[in-house]
Amino acid sequence: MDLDRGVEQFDAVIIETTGLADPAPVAQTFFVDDEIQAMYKLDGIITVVDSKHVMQHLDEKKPEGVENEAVEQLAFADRVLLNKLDLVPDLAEQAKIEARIKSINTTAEIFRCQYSKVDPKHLLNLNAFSLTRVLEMDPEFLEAEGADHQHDDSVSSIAVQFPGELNILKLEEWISYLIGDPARANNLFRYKGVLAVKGHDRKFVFQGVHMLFAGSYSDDHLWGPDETRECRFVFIGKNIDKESLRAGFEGCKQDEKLRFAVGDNVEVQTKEGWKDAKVIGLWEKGCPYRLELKDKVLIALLEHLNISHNLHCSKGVT
Ligand SMILES: Nc1nc2c(ncn2[C@@H]2O[C@H](COP(=O)(O)OP(=O)(O)OP(=O)(O)O)[C@@H](O)[C@H]2O)c(=O)[nH]1
Repeated sequence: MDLDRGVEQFDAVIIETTGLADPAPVAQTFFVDDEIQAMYKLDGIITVVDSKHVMQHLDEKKPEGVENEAVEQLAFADRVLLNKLDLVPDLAEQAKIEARIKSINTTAEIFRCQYSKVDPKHLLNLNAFSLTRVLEMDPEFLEAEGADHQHDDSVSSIAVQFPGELNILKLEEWISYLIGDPARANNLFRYKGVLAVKGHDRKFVFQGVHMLFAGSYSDDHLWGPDETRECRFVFIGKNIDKESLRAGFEGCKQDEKLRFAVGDNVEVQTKEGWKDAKVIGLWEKGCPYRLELKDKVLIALLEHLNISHNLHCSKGVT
């Protein structure tokens, strides 16, 4: 893709896709194409809605295996321009359209307009794909859960929040399961989360498009001493099993006590087999145990250890 061909200086590139485009491959190009990544960052996806005809398009039944592109374009959006409102003067009808859009995508901000007249500051420099921006996820979208979700759209979103912390190892396992199967990942359009990780001061932020996932501890956002530690995520996708997503996310919570305490003697599975070790620290940098091997080699942090399978009680230790 040679977006800047023949142009010497520019601030940004705005790509207008055709009305029938699936936005996912366009967005994914910015994650996977090295050349594109070196020069560009994806700022945001804006979907312009023709208020007069949108309901009809959203209701269109497609043949088996064919996506409803109007639904997908809304599902991927960071901003929605609810345009041509002069053609839908009835306020109740406008509210119905807006509720329908929210039922597909709880996070995208909606701007009501005519002739797409919206202050460009709401459309540019969104940084919607930056992890820092994900951190600023508007808590209001969580309240949208109570909004009208009655319509039987196969594309919808779910936002979940719980107070407390999660175990990053459990989260990694769960996310790998979710995006590991291409068929399942294909139905996950976009997802974002901000998390309090047990044993870590920094906020953990993640986001993804289908199978492409990025997550890291924020360099400049720490949980404040008086801030309530909490975890939130939003998923937008097709035929998403909301209850299993909720249960999967909540299953990453870390509230139960660890099996072993500092000072306990344990056996740890290493490449060379089971070795005697001693627990010398708990919950450092998100990892449950710091162990000292009996031969004095320190296993720094058990980042990649499955704590339920790779750690045993030593003989004689309860
Ligand atoms: N009444 C009304 N007409 C509008 C509004 N916005 C755009 N239009 C008209 O709708 C028609 C299509 O507008 P475009 O902006 O070209 O829409 P588009 O979907 O990008 O069309 P393509 O050229 O196919 O890409 C034009 O005649 C516009 O003047 C609006 O808010 N109200």
